Amino acid sequence: MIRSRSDLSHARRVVVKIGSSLLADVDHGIRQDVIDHLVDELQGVMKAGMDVVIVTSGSVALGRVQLGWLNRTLSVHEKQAAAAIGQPVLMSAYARAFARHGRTVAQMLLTKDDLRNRRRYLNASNTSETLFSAGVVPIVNENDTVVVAEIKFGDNDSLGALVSLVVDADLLVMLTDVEGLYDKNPTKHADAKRIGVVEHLNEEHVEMAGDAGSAFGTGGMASKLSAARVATSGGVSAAIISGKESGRLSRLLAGEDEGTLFLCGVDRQTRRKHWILEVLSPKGEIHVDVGAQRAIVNQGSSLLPIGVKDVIGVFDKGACVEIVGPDGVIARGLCNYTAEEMRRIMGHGSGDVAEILGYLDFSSVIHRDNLVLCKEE
Ligand SMILES: Nc1ncnc2c1ncn2[C@@H]1O[C@H](COP(=O)(O)OP(=O)(O)O)[C@@H](O)[C@H]1O
Ligand SMILES: N[C@@H](CCC(=O)OP(=O)(O)O)C(=O)O
Repeated sequence: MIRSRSDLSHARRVVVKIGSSLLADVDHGIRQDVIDHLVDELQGVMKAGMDVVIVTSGSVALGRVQLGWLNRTLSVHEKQAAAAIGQPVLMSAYARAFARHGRTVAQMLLTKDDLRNRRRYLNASNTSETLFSAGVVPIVNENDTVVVAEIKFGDNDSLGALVSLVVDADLLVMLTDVEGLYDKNPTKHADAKRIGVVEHLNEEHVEMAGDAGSAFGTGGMASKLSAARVATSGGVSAAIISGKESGRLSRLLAGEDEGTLFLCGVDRQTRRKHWILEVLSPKGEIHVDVGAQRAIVNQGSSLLPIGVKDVIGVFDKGACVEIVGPDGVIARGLCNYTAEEMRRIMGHGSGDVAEILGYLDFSSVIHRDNLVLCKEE
């Protein structure tokens, strides 16, 4: 958990959100130079062992430049059309930049609705894990052609915050055209002062934040603060730094006084366990044998299908269930399979699951990170 700037060097997974104001130029469109420099820096970060996800804006801005739709307000459908035109331009710029380092990129277009749906959330999470293991960089943007509100309000900051929870990141970094949060809008007030570290994000900070100051920015500082709130309350620290010059991300990750860092009060695991135990209501029961009970209670293991004896109730993938051992309820957890799938795979070895179901989503039934012992807290 990140408690101060010096902890940033221990981050193992970081989501980097890049705003339109950095990526698009009214005269020339995509700023390949900016992307190249950023990618060079990210390559160094990945070489040091960190996983990186990019959340990129810019599709609408690039589409506007391409079509010459610059000096007028666009309708929502025109923005969606612009996004459809700009998105492949963005992706090819990232692909080109990473190819110089021999790295492959992957496009993930998401909507916030996708991430509110537990099954889709898990799918997005598994896809990104698979990409990390293959050394590929996931590049996320909002699926603008199917959403309305987000494209209107320019909400990739909050998409970045949700993505940081989906991929279980330690840190969300929002790169923009200012050096962090200032006590007032720095593009309008020359005497504005940067805030270095925010321990508790509160109304006072929100009052400091104004609108976007650039031609292409949409959310302004206010949307970054609300994203920082989502991330930090989910156990992920957040930072706002300038993406105008390269080297700043590396400085931030080295613990130097760069941008604004928002600390989170509690680590993700504790928050998650509290949520599973106290907030979710169980939708069913999974009865396990004595060996599975011992593995879960004494050895800190995940629950595997081989130890499951019975399944009670009807529940969907990702539902909260009670784990019942020979002596009664021992734990709660989020089940990776539906009740119906569970009945088919219970008692079988993990190696048989793919053959029984025709696919293998997870080798465990409940992963240890999603499992809380009833007497743990
Ligand atoms: N208190 C503040 N501190 C820093 N920037 C602020 C503040 N209030 C408003 N802003 C404006 O927010 C802008 C960044 O938001 P935005 O243009 O939407 O960026 P992006 O495209 O990177 O998401 C800055 O350029 C600045 O004009
Ligand atoms: N999905 C939109 C994001 C718009 C947006 O949030 O912009 P920004 O305020 O620059 O991060 C796009 O790619 O244009």
